Amino acid sequence: MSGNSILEVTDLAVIYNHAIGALHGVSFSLERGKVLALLGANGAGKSTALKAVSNLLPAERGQVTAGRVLFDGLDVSRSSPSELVRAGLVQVLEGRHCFRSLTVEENLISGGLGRGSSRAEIAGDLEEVYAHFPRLKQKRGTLSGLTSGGEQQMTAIGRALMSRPRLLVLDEPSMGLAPLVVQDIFRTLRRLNRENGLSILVAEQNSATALAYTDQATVIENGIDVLSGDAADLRRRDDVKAFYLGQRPTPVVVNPPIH
Ligand SMILES: Nc1ncnc2c1ncn2[C@@H]1O[C@H](COP(=O)(O)OP(=O)(O)OP(=O)(O)O)[C@@H](O)[C@H]1O
Repeated sequence: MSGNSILEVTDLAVIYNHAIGALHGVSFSLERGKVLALLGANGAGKSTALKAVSNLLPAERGQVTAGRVLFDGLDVSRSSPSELVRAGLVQVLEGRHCFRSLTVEENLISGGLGRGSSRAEIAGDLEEVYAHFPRLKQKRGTLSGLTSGGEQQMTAIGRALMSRPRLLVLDEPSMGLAPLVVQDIFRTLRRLNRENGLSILVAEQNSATALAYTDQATVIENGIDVLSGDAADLRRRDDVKAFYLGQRPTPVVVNPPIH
C-alpha cells in the first residue's frame, strides 16, 4: 500500500446470499486529502463497494469472497462498523437517513454521541456544521421529516461530520435532488475537503457533477472497475463520456447504461 493512501481497495469480490455475485474484482485507491468518485450505472456495484469499505455487508447477507479493503493500513473486515466510525471512517448511506421525528439539531447531535464527546465539544462541532450548512442553522428546531430533501441530505452529511471523520463516504448524495441543491452540496463537500483536508469517497450516477468536484474517478461496470483516472482527464474525454458516463452526444446507442 502506498504510504499516502487513506483507502486501498484491492481485487474486491462480493456475493450476496451466498449466491449472487455483485463485485468481481474491483480495485481503487484514495490518496489522503483527496476526493474520489465511484461512477457507474444503476446496479453497477457502487453501493456494494461502499458497504464493503465500511464493513456493512454482513448486515445485508453480503460477503467479501476475495480481495481486501485497507483504511489507513487497517483491514476493515476486522473491525465493526462502529469501531470504524470511531477510527474516522464514516459513511452517509444512500437515501439520507435522518430520524424524521427528531429536530435537525437533535439529528446532528446524535452523530457526536458515538464518540463520547463532551457537551462543549458537541457545541463546537455543531457550530462548525452550521458554518458549512447555514440552512441547517435556520432549520435547527424543525423536525427533519418536515424539511426538504436537500435539507435532509445536508443533515445526514452534518451528522456524519459530527463524528469527526478523516474519511467521509457518501452514497449517491445527489439522488432525487434539484440540480442547484446538488451543486450546493458538492461545493460544500469540496470546501470541507480543501479547508479541513477531509478525504472523501463518493458514489454517484450523476457523473458530470461528480467529475466537476472530485480529483479522481473510478468507473464500475457490472461489478468490475473498467476505468480509473484524474477527474479532469475523464471530463475531457469524449469516448469516456459516451461509453461509460451516460453522456452520449448522439442518439446512436451501444450498450447504454441504465438510468
Ligand atoms: N442486499 C442485496 N441482496 C442481494 N443482491 C443485492 C443486494 N444489494 C445489491 N444487490 C445486487 O448487487 C448488484 C450491485 O448493486 P449495487 O446496489 O451495489 O449497485 P449500485 O451501482 O450502487 O446501484 P444503485 O445506484 O442502484 O444503488 C446488483 O445486481 C444488485 O441487485
